[in-house]
Parts: sequence; C-alpha cells; structure tokens
Amino acid sequence: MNVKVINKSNNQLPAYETAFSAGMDLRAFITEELTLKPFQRMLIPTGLFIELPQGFEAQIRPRSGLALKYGITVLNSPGTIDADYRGELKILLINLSDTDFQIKSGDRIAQMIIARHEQVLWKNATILNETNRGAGGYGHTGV
Ligand SMILES: O=c1ccn([C@H]2C[C@H](O)[C@@H](COP(=O)(O)OP(=O)(O)OP(=O)(O)O)O2)c(=O)[nH]1
Ligand SMILES: [Mg+2]
Repeated sequence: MNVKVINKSNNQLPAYETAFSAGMDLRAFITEELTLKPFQRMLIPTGLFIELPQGFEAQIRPRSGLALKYGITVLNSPGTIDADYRGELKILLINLSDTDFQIKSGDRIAQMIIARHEQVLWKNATILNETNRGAGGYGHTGV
C-alpha cells in the first residue's frame, strides 16, 4: 500500500528493519541534543507528515530495547495517528529510569505500525447477548 509522506527532516524515511517487521522505526528530528531527565516527558518531533487512507491508523509504540535498557517508553502508548491528521508526527516519550537519557537527531526512539480499523455505527439496545463470561473480568479466571 502506498502512503503519501512529506519528510521535512534530514533523516531517512521510517523503514522496516527486517523482512517481516510490523513496525517501522521512527527517528527524532531535533536541532540540538536533548536530555530527558528521570520522569520527564517530552514531545519529540519527527519532521514527518503523512496522509493515511481512510480506514487506516498509525500506532506509535515503544521500542522494547529502549524500554529494557533505559526505561524509555511512549507515555500515551499506543499513540494514535488519525487518517485525517495533517500535522507533524510527534512522539511523546517519558523516561521511567533514574538516570538522564540523551536523544540526538536521527536516533530511533519509537516505532510506528500502520493498521486497519473500523468505524462503527451505534445500535441502541436494551439487552446484550448472554455469554459464559458475562461481566467477569479483571482476573476472574485466576492469575
Ligand atoms: O503520539 C501521538 C499521538 C497523536 N498525534 C497526533 C496525530 C493524532 O491524529 C492527533 C490527535 O491525537 P489524539 O486523538 O490522541 O489526541 P487528543 O488529545 O484526542 O487530541 P485531538 O482532540 O486533537 O484529537 O495528534 C501524534 O502526532 N503523536
Ligand atoms: Mg483525539
């Protein structure tokens, strides 16, 4: 599937790093190096603008390596990029470690998954189909 993109950064376009990757790594586009202090959150620009077809969304998810090694994650994970959004893609990072984390322009700080989604029409009802689970949840089957 083709997706229109405007790349105002000097980074390469997001790419699938392996043959069957679901996610494309997203790179920071910043003018000077940033420091994310412990528990600090920051909206990091990418310099990318995209036009998704109707019925698709992009999800911004953390990279597990950064989470494991440095406690860096996406605060609103998975971030949602709507198909009608025309602004710059930005990544809301948070540092959940007890040490500073440096970000340089071009660093791969998150990943993006393009996925299909539905839009529904509500159908008002007074009863719902019965199931074995019923209202059970929150570990009601045990842990
Ligand atoms: O991690 C993110 C999340 C969102 N966005 C952009 C694209 C998305 O389409 C728009 C709105 O995001 P969202 O719906 O999550 O935010 P909101 O707080 O509901 O804002 P709005 O009222 O603008 O929808 O912001 C990003 O660039 N990065
Ligand atoms: Mg919204």
